[in-house]
Order: sequence, then C-alpha cells, then structure tokens
Amino acid sequence: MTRTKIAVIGGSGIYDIDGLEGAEWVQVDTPWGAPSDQILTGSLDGVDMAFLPRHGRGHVHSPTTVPYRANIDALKRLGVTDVISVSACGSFREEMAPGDFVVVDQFIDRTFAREKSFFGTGCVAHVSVAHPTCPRLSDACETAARDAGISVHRGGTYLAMEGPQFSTLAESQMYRESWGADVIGMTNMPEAKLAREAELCYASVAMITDYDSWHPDHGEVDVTQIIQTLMGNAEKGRALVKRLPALLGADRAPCQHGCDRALEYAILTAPDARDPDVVAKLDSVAGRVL
Ligand SMILES: CSC[C@H]1O[C@H](OP(=O)(O)O)[C@H](O)[C@@H]1O
Ligand SMILES: Nc1ncnc2[nH]cnc12
Repeated sequence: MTRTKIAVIGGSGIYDIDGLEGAEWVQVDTPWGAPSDQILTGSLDGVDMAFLPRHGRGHVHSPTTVPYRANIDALKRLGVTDVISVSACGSFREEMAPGDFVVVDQFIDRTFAREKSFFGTGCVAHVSVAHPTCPRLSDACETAARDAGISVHRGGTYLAMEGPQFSTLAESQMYRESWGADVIGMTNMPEAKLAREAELCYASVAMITDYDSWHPDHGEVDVTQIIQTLMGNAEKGRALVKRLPALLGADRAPCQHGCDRALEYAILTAPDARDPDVVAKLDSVAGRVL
C-alpha cells in the first residue's frame, strides 16, 4: 500500500480549489524548467491533495506554452499518485451539451509544437498509450460527477488541437464526421502521454462549453460564450473534486491497470549506453526503474 495523493490540473476558468486543510502554495523546481505556477498542497477528508492551475493564475500560458513536462515532473516529485485533468472543451455531439461533463477515455493527438516525451537521445523509452486514461480513476470521476448531480457522459474521444485559434468549419466537420471525435480541446496532449511516462494514473474530465463550429443552430465558437458557460462549469468542477478523496481513499494498492508500472519494460537504451545527464533529469519521473 502507498499513500494516495490526488492532483487536480485545473484548466481554463479553474485557478484554485477551496476547502483544502493546511493549504499552502509551494514552488517546485524541475529539470524541465518551472511548472505553470506554484502548486497548492493540502488535504481533503484525510487524503493528500495537490492543485496546479494549468495556465497559471491569471491565465498566463497558452495551450502551446504550458510547460507540460515540468508540470508532470513537479507533481511526481511531490509524491502524486493520481492526476485528474479538468478541462474546458467543445462538443461534437448534440447529446453532449454545454454544461455537461464527459469522462474522456481516448485521445487523437493533433498537436505539433510541444515537447511530448521525457525520453530521447541518451535514454530512449516507448510506453503504451493504447488506453491513455486509468479506468479506476475515471470510475471515481464518473461517480463523483453523478453524486454531485452533474450530467455526465462516460467515455469519449478528445481531439487535442494545437490552437490557439479554434478550428475551421471544415476541420470541425472532419473531426466529428470522419474521425469520430466527441470533444475538442487544446491541452490534454501531451499531458496524458507524459503522465503515463511518469507512471501516474490519469483521468480527464471534459467540461463542455460549446459546440465548436459544426452545429447549424449554434454558429461559430466564441470565447465570451465559453467563459460564460465556464463560470457555471467551474462550480460543478469544484463539487466533483470535493467528492474524490472519499471515493479514492487514503491508502492505495498498485493500479490494477498497470499505470504505475508503465516503464517496467519500456526503456530500450542499454544501461551502459545511457547518457548520465539525461538519466539525472529522469530522477523523479523514472527513478523507480533507472
Ligand atoms: C477558454 S477557451 C480555449 C482554452 O480552454 C481550454 O483550456 P483547458 O483545456 O486548459 O481547460 C482549451 O484547451 C483551450 O486552451
Ligand atoms: N471548441 C473548442 N475548441 C478547442 N478548445 C476549446 N475549449 C473550449 N472549447 C473549445
């Protein structure tokens, strides 16, 4: 058994969480640079918690410039075991309406201007992301949402676009009709891939703010409308988060889906061929196997 430590990465509109006992913003330095902001630590119902505003307080980082590697490394360094992403998203499905939540289980990664791995020359690793989210953690998110009276959909494919502009109509139609995506956002990749490399359980809660630009009755996506919907969603997001500690508990068995052992057979570079400087940077993320 290890001790559970739940991290919430708050997306657009969520820059803090309330109700943490012993709440303290702490600075965490990483070999990948500074995280998006300080990290709020504390406990809720006897369970250790951490909160990181993905874009920084005041919304400083764009989806492209969010320091994804530093964020995941910093959470791992703090002893986090479970990461829950809470994100604003557009919907490609009539039935996934603004105000609804979707517990995402798949991703299509269309981002192209971000560092996507902790590994590379000097220490090469290949982890599986066939199932990029943790079913156990996703179960807890679904239950927490239902208990909080939120209209929640279990399962959905999140298309991660580079941004910062929203999609063209042709892109929106293609993602929806040909690619089968359910929701669209700009940040869950490479975050989910990096969480897997760091052997952290990851779940993603998409808070629907709009119908992107495909919907004939809703016109094009507009940030003012998104912010308005976000205000309502952010409260629901907080209600969901408050229920997670009781559902996950303070003690944690090994993940039955293997998220916490993702690196077991992933590193290909022979021990004597590894670059010591690269290995040193991986102390937190891959220290268990290096
Ligand atoms: C505020 S609209 C676009 C912006 O919102 C989402 O951010 P996050 O995923 O961090 O909630 C989306 O991905 C864009 O970054
Ligand atoms: N339609 C949309 N496209 C990309 N990111 C979003 N975040 C919220 N709505 C979005």
